[in-house]
Amino acid sequence: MEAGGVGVGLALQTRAAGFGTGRRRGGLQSPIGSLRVAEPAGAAVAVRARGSKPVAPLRAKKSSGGHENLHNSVDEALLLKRKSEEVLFYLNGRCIYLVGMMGSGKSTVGKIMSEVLGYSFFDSDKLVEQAVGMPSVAQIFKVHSEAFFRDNESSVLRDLSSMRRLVVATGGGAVIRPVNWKYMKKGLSVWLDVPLDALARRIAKVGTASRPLLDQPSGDPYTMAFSKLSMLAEQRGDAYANADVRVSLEEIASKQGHDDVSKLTPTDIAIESLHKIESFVIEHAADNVVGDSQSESQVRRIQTL
Ligand SMILES: Nc1ncnc2c1ncn2[C@@H]1O[C@H](COP(=O)(O)OP(=O)(O)O)[C@@H](O)[C@H]1O
Ligand SMILES: O=C(O)C1=C[C@@H](OP(=O)(O)O)[C@@H](O)[C@H](O)C1
Ligand SMILES: [Mg+2]
Repeated sequence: MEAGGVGVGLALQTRAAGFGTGRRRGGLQSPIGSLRVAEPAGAAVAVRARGSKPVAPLRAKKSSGGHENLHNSVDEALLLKRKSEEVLFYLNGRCIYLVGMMGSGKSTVGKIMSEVLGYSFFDSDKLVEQAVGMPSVAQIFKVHSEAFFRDNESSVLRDLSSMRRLVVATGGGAVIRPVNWKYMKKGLSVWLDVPLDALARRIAKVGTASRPLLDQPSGDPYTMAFSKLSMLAEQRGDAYANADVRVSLEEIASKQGHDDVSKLTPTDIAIESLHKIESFVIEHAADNVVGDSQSESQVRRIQTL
């Protein structure tokens, strides 16, 4: 347990239960209480677990007509599927951790990646809520404190770090504790790097009620979100850059000829993430042989930053 943590108590029956290795219909039963995890979709991107929320729909790049949109969506789905098959080979069961600022799309993109890879999906915020027995992160901050939330977040990440074949959407602040990197370095970490103005637009659209660090009683939602996010980004400095892979939405947009990252779909971002993961794993293939000692040396490097 982390110092001051309450002990999340995720039952680590993973290996004994064969968790994360089988493909049962109707979704895998998580070892964590009654949490249902997304069913691996295998061939179809649009397929989703029973009872789960749909992932963001596949949208066409440049909408010009019904048939073209459909073709673009199919192309995107096929590209995503093909890329995921290639990446699976190299991943060899390693987990993927998505990091990034609030609103960067970790939960949205993470679900798509997990479905197409046939991995299970976990959102660390949801696991903390479940462990603490409260319905929202906002309430945990209010009734307890941010420190209490952070202790539980670390406990959740520690427990997940012994599992395989997971995509984990972390909370935006998980990167600030070096110990969390020790856990995340057991798998591959992906930083979704999204410009602050795009983050603020997304947050202003959905509201700040679920994100206590951005919640403001008054003021223009976009301006307030932008100013808070800028402050947090400054405080967090280079913490996100510890990730193995950086997925820059500005770079994807520029490659696709868009002048604005808001044109990028979650699927575009999932495809680019898989592409970057593949390049990283191929480039570090020799390191993987050393496995844990490699992770430890990376963590030591982070701790000395
Ligand atoms: N590529 C995207 N384009 C537009 N909106 C997006 C995109 N990705 C995510 N969103 C929206 O932004 C909001 C934040 O996304 P979410 O996945 O919850 O981010 P995070 O988990 O990083 O905080 C959600 O309302 C989501 O629907
Ligand atoms: O950046 C942060 O410190 C936080 C991000 C949130 O998760 P998302 O990044 O999924 O919004 C959640 O963990 C909490 O509100 C704190
Ligand atoms: Mg999230």
